[in-house]
Amino acid sequence: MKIAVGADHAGVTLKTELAAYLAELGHEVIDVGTRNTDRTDYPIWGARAAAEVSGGNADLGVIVCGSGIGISIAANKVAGIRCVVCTEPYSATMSRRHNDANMLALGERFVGVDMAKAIVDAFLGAEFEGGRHTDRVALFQRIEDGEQL
Ligand SMILES: O=C[C@H](O)[C@H](O)[C@H](O)COP(=O)(O)O
Repeated sequence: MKIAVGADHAGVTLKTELAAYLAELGHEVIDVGTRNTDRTDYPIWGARAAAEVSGGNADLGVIVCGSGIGISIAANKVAGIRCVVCTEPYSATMSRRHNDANMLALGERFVGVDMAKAIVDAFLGAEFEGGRHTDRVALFQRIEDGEQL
């Protein structure tokens, strides 16, 4: 798979670890930055990684900031993005199975490298179940299109 990764200064160390891990697993990694720990603004990197997914250059995205929260909010502002913050693997699994999440956000200040890898494994290893969940996920698009549900 092609996986976009991005992070701010507070997530760049974990992002670098995960980029290497994803490459080891055989994925093509599209790293949108940042590349150092100089203080920067997480919406930039969330939006850039999300654009790769939204535009079809990447299949999925993994983004990191201090908490995972801010960068996920930014990613979710981009059309077609369903980004989830996870601190343990089961949420990551369910976000794929029921919500067809296409981006995972992690907090470097919240999870260690081994837990982050386990969360990534769960995210990549699960598939959207479709069925009754399909119409619900379609409602996300209608909200994006401005419809009042
Ligand atoms: O949700 C926001 C992220 O956790 C940021 O990584 C965090 O706010 C950055 O904080 P600071 O500028 O204090 O390093």
